[in-house]
Amino acid sequence: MAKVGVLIAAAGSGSRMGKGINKQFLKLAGKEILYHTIIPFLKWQVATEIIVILKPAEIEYFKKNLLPLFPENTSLNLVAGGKSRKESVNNGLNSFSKQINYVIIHDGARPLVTVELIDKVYQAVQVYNAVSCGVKVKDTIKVVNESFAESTLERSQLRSIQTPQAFSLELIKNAHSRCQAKKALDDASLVEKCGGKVYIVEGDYNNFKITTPDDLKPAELVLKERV
Ligand SMILES: Nc1ccn([C@@H]2O[C@H](COP(=O)(O)OP(=O)(O)OP(=O)(O)O)[C@@H](O)[C@H]2O)c(=O)n1
Ligand SMILES: C[C@](O)(CO)[C@H](O)COP(=O)(O)O
Repeated sequence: MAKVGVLIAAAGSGSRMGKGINKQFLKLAGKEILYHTIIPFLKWQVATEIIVILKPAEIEYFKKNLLPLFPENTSLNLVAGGKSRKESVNNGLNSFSKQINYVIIHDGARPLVTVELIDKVYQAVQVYNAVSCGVKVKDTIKVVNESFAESTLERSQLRSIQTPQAFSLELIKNAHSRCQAKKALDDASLVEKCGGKVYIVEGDYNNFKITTPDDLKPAELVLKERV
């Protein structure tokens, strides 16, 4: 039976949120964003290791304020992140035990992920080895240059990419070590750069990333609807 690990990247700084603290420690419906993000992975009950990547200075804060909120038998491995998302994820990948076959990587800033979406990505990775979820783009997307439209992209080919993304652990570790691009936005793009194929499953429009203050109210609404 395959063994799966979960890696939650939460060592960012939330500069676009502009609240002066790591956005994942802001509260939604009374609890920290990062708490909401972790809960569906615990409910899923398939992962044998869960790693949470944190800024070194926030590990104590997490232990004191978030850890007590989880069920008593919860086991989370807290690992220090790096300057970029890629560095943070790489630190986590190197912390899994040798038994892990597949890893699911998720942004700490996407608290609206569901058990169903996690499982969909996991089922697909066992077939395709590299999987991302993404949603169809609803707007018309143009390339703009100095405020003038340059071209219009073919919408049917576009997907707005989300996490969770899932990979065979060996494949993603290899992609991380071969591809040194510091600006890699997601892990799937590292696999693409190495010539690998990433299968895209249908994501969930509600699984948006908390990035700017505008995202807080809609996220709270979704959470409250789910209770
Ligand atoms: N050095 C970093 C940078 C980002 N992340 C994580 O990667 C996810 C996606 O990144 P993003 O939304 O860009 O988060 P921030 O980097 O925190 O935001 P910003 O770019 O606005 O500063 C977040 O969950 C963030 O915590 C991380 O673990 N380590
Ligand atoms: C990985 C990601 O969530 C895919 O949408 C995203 O690329 C990471 O965040 P950023 O806002 O692009 O830095």
